[in-house]
Amino acid sequence: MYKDFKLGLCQMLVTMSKEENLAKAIEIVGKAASSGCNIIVLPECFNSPYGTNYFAEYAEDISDSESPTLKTLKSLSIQYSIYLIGGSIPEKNENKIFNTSVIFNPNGEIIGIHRKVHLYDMDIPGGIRCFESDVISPGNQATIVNTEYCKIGIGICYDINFPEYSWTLSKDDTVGILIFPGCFNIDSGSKYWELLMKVRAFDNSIFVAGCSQARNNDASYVSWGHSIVVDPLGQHENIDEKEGILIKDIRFDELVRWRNNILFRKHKRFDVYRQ
Ligand SMILES: NC(=O)CCC(=O)C(=O)O
Repeated sequence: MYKDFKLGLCQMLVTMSKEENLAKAIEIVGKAASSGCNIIVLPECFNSPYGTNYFAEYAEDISDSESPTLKTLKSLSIQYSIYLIGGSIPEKNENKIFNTSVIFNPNGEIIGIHRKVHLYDMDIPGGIRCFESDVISPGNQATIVNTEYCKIGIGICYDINFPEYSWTLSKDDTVGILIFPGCFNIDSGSKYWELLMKVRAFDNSIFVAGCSQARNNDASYVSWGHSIVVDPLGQHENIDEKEGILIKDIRFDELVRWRNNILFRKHKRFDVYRQ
């Protein structure tokens, strides 16, 4: 049901230049692949600065065979024979914009498209103010992709805040890991990025990975960084805020042992819980 693999989380620095961002993605994915990673992840909004005033300008139509970002992702997945979780990009679709992750298999075929379900609308006095829903439309589906290693549940950033979403992905026993391309800001990130990743892993007895943008202090929205992988027991490894790659061997024997002994998943009482 599961096959071990090497995961690479590419915490790349995103700038105002789409060309530079695509060149950086090529460089960093190449490095992760050279280190033997089988599944490689980019961060949320890896081709565009994160912010509602940028999404329309940087958006691409993912059904357009000339889309520069999709062409780049496709050729990387073929060149290195990897599964590539293409972070997310602003996606233009008719008159709407979505925050969308496109996932490729080693043959360069698209195996999943996830549109961020929960939009980040936040107004904290003296803190962050961001209303994704001013520009972005929400996706309406939980996304699971099939790989030769395991099934993977996909969410984008703020999707991690909702336990029901992670459970929806995890309740299929063949899903071995949840992967969240992200871009928490320094305020929310310092408070609960690690906590959310750990609790989702522990609650669902599953691996969880969060791949962040590197911190860019020149950006209007400053990313927390600290890309992270958590095992089903809640033990984690992460990197700091700078550009870099978190490489982690995902070994499923521990997940299987934990699920056989600790039966949270089987003890749920949906007859008691209320919607
Ligand atoms: N890009 C996002 O979805 C930000 C999520 C975030 O910072 C949070 O607090 O959640």
